[in-house]
Amino acid sequence: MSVLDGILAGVREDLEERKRATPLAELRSRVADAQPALDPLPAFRAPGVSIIAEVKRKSPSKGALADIPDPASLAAQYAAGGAAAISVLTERRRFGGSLADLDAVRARVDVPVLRKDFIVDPYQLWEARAHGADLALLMVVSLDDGQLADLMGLCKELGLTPLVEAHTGDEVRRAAAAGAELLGINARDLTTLDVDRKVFAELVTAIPEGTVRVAESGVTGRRTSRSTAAGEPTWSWSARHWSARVTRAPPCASSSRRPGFNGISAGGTHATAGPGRRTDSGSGSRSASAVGACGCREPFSRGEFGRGARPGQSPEPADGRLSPSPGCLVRGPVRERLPQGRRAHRANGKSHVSARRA
Ligand SMILES: O=C(O)c1ccccc1NCC(=O)[C@H](O)[C@H](O)COP(=O)(O)O
Repeated sequence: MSVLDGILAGVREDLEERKRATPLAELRSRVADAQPALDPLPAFRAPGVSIIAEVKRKSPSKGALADIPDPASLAAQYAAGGAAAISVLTERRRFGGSLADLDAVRARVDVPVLRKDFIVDPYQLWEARAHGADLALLMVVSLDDGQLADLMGLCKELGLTPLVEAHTGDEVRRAAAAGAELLGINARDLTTLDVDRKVFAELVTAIPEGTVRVAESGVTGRRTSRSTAAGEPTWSWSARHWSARVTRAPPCASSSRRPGFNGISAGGTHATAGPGRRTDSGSGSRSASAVGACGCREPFSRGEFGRGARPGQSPEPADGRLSPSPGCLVRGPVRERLPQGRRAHRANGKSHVSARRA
């Protein structure tokens, strides 16, 4: 039995239990009363790179990542840091997640929220919507074409945006044939858990024009985000859009396990849609002091870095002075550690670093 088979077996068992506890009719009535789902695509399609930041306690590949006693607060930090969407792992056995995490995050942030789980049954999409998700992950590897079409149809009916995940050329073709508008390439082989970041570069050209592309797994910060994107030979940043789901940050120097950034870097302007929901533009000029996503008590400025960064327009000087400090790599799509005496600011839509005024 592969790792994925094992995960799916547990997911199906848990699902049967939840179905017994909460009949579909109840979910349907909750969905009827729910706020309409947010559309994440406008923000993902904005120029530059967008970040999907992830709430993930543990994983089969890496074991324990972070306790995350307050997922809503972590999600709020991600959002303040410029994440275009928040991914919440809801799988219980291997990832330590729950629908309660989804509820908590939904209640706190106004950016779109992704239910990250192993979705094999329409019931899970009803659950996702009933608990406030705007997106749901559909993994091609665990669905046949009929199931994929049915689940995508239900997503449409519910207003959910499916993030359709592929790992091979054949899966990319199946995802595209199913009409995926948001297509993820997972660099992790789910049968072995090995991550090969070249997979994104190899497969991204098979994704049809106009599709929003998501690089998943093994993206640990701005540097890997850029190099992942740079591996794609025909990349056009102005016309195409890339998102990179990142996992946790490496442990911070001052602590062992920390919640990290699962990211996709932020494109210029964030726009969310939906009646009664806030539209958030995060101009980059507003500053918010907060605990970084890695848990370091380092203030960061909203959107100073990572927003609108694209090849050829990098806020990072060529000499790499802004490269993250080794022990504390990722603080979200936000300012990374600056050298002493330097400050970051934005002007004319670009990030700059200059000497700090005395
Ligand atoms: O993260 C895992 O170990 C994993 C194992 C089996 C199925 C899925 C898994 N991860 C979930 C994902 O969707 C991501 O790609 C992930 O959260 C990012 O992972 P990484 O950057 O490698 O930590």
